[in-house]
Amino acid sequence: MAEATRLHQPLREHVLTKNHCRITVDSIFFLDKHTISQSLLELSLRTLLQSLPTSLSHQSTIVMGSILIINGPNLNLLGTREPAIYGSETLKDVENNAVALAESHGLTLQTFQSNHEGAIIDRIHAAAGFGPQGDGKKHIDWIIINPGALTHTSVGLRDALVGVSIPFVECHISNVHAREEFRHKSFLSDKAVAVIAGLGTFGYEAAVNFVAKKIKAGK
Ligand SMILES: O=C1C[C@@](O)(C(=O)O)C[C@@H](O)[C@@H]1O
Repeated sequence: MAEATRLHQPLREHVLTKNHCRITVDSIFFLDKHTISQSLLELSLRTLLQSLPTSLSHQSTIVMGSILIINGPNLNLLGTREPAIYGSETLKDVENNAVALAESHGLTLQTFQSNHEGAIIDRIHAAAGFGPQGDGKKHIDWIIINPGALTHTSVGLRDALVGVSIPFVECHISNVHAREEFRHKSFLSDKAVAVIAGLGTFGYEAAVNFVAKKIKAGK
């Protein structure tokens, strides 16, 4: 007699990266009494889902979108740079958390950090398919950007973001408004969909959740 077993955690929003579909599984049927552990079972099921053929994609919820997180100058030093202001998490920690969070929403997330204004502008162009690294196709639906010091200086960065018409969230770890006056001015904020400041590195998570909500709402 078949027996349904509930999984510890539903395999919600499982992403099949090849065909961008999602599958929800919260129980499974056994023909015999099972001896396999729940965690092994879940692992096997996830592996199986990953190998499903593209032809199954239409049976699942179609998604989704891709996010690019850009970090500007000196943010590669996170973890060691002024920890009283920026905390102890490294950029890798922040990026890994963001990737995992995005995946849990069924989204893909790429990361980019550079200390060079031009490289950041090139990356923004490439996200929309333009420029030397571009292939004419838009790859990114939303950008989350912590421009670091370029926030307060860069017309070029502003023009790039406006130029590609990719909606973006401006994200600062520190509360720039409670710091030196020159940090109060941003060349990006009036063009951003949202601005986050002072939440620490949690700000990146908040931004990913916000963007996920927007993408799911089709905005
Ligand atoms: O590099 C940075 C980091 C920052 O963007 C932040 O995340 O709080 C704030 C900027 O003023 C500063 O130049």
